[in-house]
Amino acid sequence: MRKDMWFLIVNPTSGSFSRKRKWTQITAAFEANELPYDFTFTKKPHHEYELVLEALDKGYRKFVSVGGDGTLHHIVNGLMQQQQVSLEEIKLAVIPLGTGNDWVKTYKIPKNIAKAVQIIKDEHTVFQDIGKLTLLQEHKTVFFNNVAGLGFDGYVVKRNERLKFLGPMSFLMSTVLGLLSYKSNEFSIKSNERTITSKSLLTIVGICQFSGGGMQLTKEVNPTDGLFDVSMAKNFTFWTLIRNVVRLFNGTIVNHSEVETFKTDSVTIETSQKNTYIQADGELIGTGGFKAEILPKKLQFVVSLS
Ligand SMILES: Nc1ncnc2c1ncn2[C@@H]1O[C@H](COP(=O)(O)OP(=O)(O)OP(=O)(O)O)[C@@H](O)[C@H]1O
Repeated sequence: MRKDMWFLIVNPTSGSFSRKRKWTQITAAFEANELPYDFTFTKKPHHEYELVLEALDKGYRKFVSVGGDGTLHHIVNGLMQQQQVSLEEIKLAVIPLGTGNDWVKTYKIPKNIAKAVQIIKDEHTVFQDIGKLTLLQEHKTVFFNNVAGLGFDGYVVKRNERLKFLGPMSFLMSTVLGLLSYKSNEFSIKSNERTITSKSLLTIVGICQFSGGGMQLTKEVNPTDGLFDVSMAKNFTFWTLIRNVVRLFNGTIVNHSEVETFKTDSVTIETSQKNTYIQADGELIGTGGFKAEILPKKLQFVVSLS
């Protein structure tokens, strides 16, 4: 029965996928654990989305994202945009083979393939919140499962396209180098809890804890509390950032006097520059501003028990 089989959507271009060796390890781990599976390889960017729809149509309900945060993001979007199958019937697991692999860090899903497959076998799940972004300029809807942001955040994702060959450290390189050329602009942030108008470097809206290759830029994330953790960085200069690099990774940056944080279930963010980049889960999704709304406990992910 296809509904009991794991359907692997594999991105052979994601960061740490060296085709033959990793694929052999994955199939060996599924077979050793007697887990029934089927699979398909993506053939082009964003192909995950179509593959999800086809697989649902064929009767698959249990998915494994084999790749990085981008692969997972597009699978989530395929699942969220469709209406033919109730989300309660669907499970989504991850074997992290990307560059940053930020979403898995919140749930301590290891890069070790045998251990990641063991988590799939244990099949412990949580219904996690999902973010719904409505892009104000392009009038399109995009879902996200980790962190979305605009301003310098999106600019770093754009710059990082050329530096990904450096691996996880590429995000830090892109951040530091990007600050030399990036110009902050005026942001307007509106939610029930707060209205802020200020010159800002970036604003991020988080469901989970990590982004940018292990940075912790949100305050007290809880992926199932029905709330976003919003962080707005105001006037960060190149030298302030250099002095605070460690704090980006240990999470204490949110206590910096130039960072404002709050929780909300809905927020609209606009900027004075129409070409401000927007990123969701490390994927560039458009420019301008967005409205973000939380969809509480929407999608069932297979996660580690620890
Ligand atoms: N066959 C393919 N050829 C080219 N691009 C692909 C293919 N399959 C998927 N993609 C795209 O590759 C992009 C990057 O994938 P992914 O994010 O998984 O890897 P990564 O960037 O190395 O990892 P991370 O986001 O964790 O840093 C996604 O936008 C995805 O849609």
